[in-house]
Order: sequence, then C-alpha cells, then structure tokens
Amino acid sequence: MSSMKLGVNIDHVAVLREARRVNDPDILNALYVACANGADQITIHLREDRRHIQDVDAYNIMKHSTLPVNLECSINRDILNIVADLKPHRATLVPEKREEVTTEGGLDVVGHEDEIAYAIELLHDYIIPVSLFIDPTIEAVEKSKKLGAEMVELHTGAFANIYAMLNSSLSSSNHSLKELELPRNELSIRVEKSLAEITAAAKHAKKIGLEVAAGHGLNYHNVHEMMKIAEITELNIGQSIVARSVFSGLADAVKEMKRLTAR
Ligand SMILES: CC(=O)[C@@H](O)[C@H](O)COP(=O)(O)O
Ligand SMILES: NCC(=O)COP(=O)(O)O
Repeated sequence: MSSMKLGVNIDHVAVLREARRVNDPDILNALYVACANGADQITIHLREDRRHIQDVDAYNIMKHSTLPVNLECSINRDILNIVADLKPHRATLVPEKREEVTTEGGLDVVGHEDEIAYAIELLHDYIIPVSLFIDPTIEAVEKSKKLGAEMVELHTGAFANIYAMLNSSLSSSNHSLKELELPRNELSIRVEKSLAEITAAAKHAKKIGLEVAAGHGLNYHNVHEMMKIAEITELNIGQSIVARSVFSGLADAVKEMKRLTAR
C-alpha cells in the first residue's frame, strides 16, 4: 500500500491568536513543532475575511517552513494574486462563504467552471500545482480532471459529522444537523454510504491520473477509516490536532506557570 502524507493545518492556532489580536500563540512556533514532530506538509487557508491566517503569516510560513506548504484559497482574484506571489508548493482551491463557520462543501466545479479554469491557468503560469477541494462524487472528480487540476482533495466533513453522531461522540459533529434525530441503524447506513462515496471517488480519481487527498473534520476517532482507502495518499488535518493539543499540552503549561509563581 502507498504511504500516507500528513498535512498539518495550523490555521486553528491562528484562530486562538486572533481572539486577542496578540502574537500568542505564535503561528511560527506551531510551524516548528509540526515540522519537528512528523508532519509531511503544512497546510494553511488564507481566507478572504482573514479570520485566522494573515498575509504576513503566509509569507513567514513560506520563508521558514522546512516542509512543503499546501496553501488553501478561494478563487477570488485578489487572493489568487497573493498566492501567485507566495508560490506555495501547491494551491488547493476551496469554496468560501463569508458567513460560514467552516468550509461547508466542495467547490462547485460545474457551476463555477470558468472561474476555476481561470484560477488553475493563473496558478499554472506561476508553476504552482493545483488541487481542487471537492465533494466526493464521480462527476466532481471528472470535472476536476477536465479543468486541468493535478490533484483533488475529497471533502470528508459530511462523513465526519455522521460518524461522530453514530459513535455518540458529539464533540466533533455539527450540533445543528437534523440527522441528530436519526435512529442508529439509519446513521450506520449513512456512514457506510458516505465511505462508499469517498472510496469510489478516490478510486476514480486515481484511475484518471489525479493524486488524491482527503480532509475536513478528520480526527483521532475516524481517521482509521481513511487509512483503509489505498488511493488516498494525503490527509489534511487541523481542528482535531489543535483541539487535542490544548489538553495534551495544558498540563505542562499549568505546571510551568505554577513553578514560576511559587513562593
Ligand atoms: C478547506 C478546509 O477544510 C480547511 O481549510 C478548513 O476549512 C480550515 O478551517 P476553517 O474552515 O476554520 O477556515
Ligand atoms: N482541507 C482540510 C484541512 O486543511 C483541515 O480541516 P480540519 O481538520 O481543520 O477540519
């Protein structure tokens, strides 16, 4: 089986920083720690509303990263110009809605064909390979290939939500979903259906010559399901890693402050 690359998304460290608009936690510390502890790639998302990663972060990360940087961005022209200047190792085009809490679905590769084709062409002019963040459907995979992308990232958010509900671990599911009221056997059927869709999309993508990544909502409970899909060779994971680090690192943080404040 081919090896799996782990892309660590460090956006969520910047979410915490932006809550106070100070440089703490420092995104470059997150970069160094991820690079030194097994990440194969750094993933960041320069959102139009700059709710976490700022332009200066993206430039600093490009300068200091010892690993390839996968830069997620929308097809907004101003953003694309910044990405062209940053020259990341890859750009992943994602949909953005200003009012969303997080990326809610894949790119509409059919409805926004012309804009996406323009974005891919522009990025290719700057020798930046392009991945498209899409829903796991054969149609979206086919269209991504036709548009000239080198890679697709299959959106696993819907799978992750249903999986969390089935396993009664609501911590990582979207609490507003109507599926919360479904009986267990229905949830189980939906998890299997979702996994079958991701598997079929991954197989088809590989068959037609696309590299295949997956991401969104993947965590310590559900990631093993992605490991079973041989065609997926990269996972981009952020929220769950940063969320876990609050607890795996909080003990040391409290102890050190107690040491410094002991009389
Ligand atoms: C496209 C994607 O799945 C990630 O970029 C993720 O969306 C990052 O987190 P935010 O949605 O909070 O920006
Ligand atoms: N493209 C998905 C990503 O980068 C990380 O998503 P999440 O783990 O923060 O949900």
